[in-house]
Amino acid sequence: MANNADIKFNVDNLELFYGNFKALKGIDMEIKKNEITALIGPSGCGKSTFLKTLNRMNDLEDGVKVTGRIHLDGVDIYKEMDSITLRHRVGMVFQQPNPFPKSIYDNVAYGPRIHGIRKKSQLDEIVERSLRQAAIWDELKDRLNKSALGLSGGQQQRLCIARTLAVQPDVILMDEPTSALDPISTMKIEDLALELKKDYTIVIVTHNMQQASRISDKTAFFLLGELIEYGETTELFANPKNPKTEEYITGRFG
Ligand SMILES: Nc1ncnc2c1ncn2[C@@H]1O[C@H](COP(=O)(O)OP(=O)(O)OP(=O)(O)O)[C@@H](O)[C@H]1O
Repeated sequence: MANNADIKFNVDNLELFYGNFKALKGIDMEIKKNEITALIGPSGCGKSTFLKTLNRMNDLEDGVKVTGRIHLDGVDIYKEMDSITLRHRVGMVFQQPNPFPKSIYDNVAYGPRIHGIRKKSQLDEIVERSLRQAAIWDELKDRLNKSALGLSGGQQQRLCIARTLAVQPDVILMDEPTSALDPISTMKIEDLALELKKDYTIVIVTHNMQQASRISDKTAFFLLGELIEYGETTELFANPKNPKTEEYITGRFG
């Protein structure tokens, strides 16, 4: 089942507990390669919790228990893969851009250096490639040694995407990556996501339903820890099968 070549993640009866509280309930989901999958739903329904299970970020929290299975390219990420390998393959971009208080260059070179790359020419190449892929090379190429903290919020977010790309992951998880950004920066990140899906698999949490319909191939609607509906984005927005999905996407709650 989990070995289908088009499937990146196969999620099978996933449940997550924070102490006694069950935040995810029996989630089954296949996430396809080279697609953008959007996770939508009202505040507190478990979108971020689900996203974080895909690279085991929740493992870092006390009192978290996960049951069920998640396969990445057919390998069980909770049983058969160490978390360092997993997080190398599954990168994450957060809601608030979080560059390190270092130079632009050192932000992008950070991951590769941790993975043992020391040669200046090789690091230069990675920094340029990653910034180009994040569509920010032209803006930043003349100030690589300046602090990343001097960039605008939108530039910082694209820098954080470049930092994620520098270690050549397969998957990029994005947790509301544009909610702190202005409309123009938001559009740049959306265009970038559409470009990146040619080479990567993207899973994005968004509160913005226009954003989900503009960029995603598939949409998953969560409510109170359950996956209520999951399918082609165009279909889910045009013909929601579950009345709760319809209520949510037409703005009647959430
Ligand atoms: N570390 C934690 N400890 C205990 N409960 C938590 C923790 N993190 C999240 N929760 C709870 O789990 C549920 C799901 O939270 P989660 O952040 O995944 O929702 P969300 O859909 O991403 O919300 P939002 O859209 O507001 O970010 C909520 O009830 C939340 O209060």
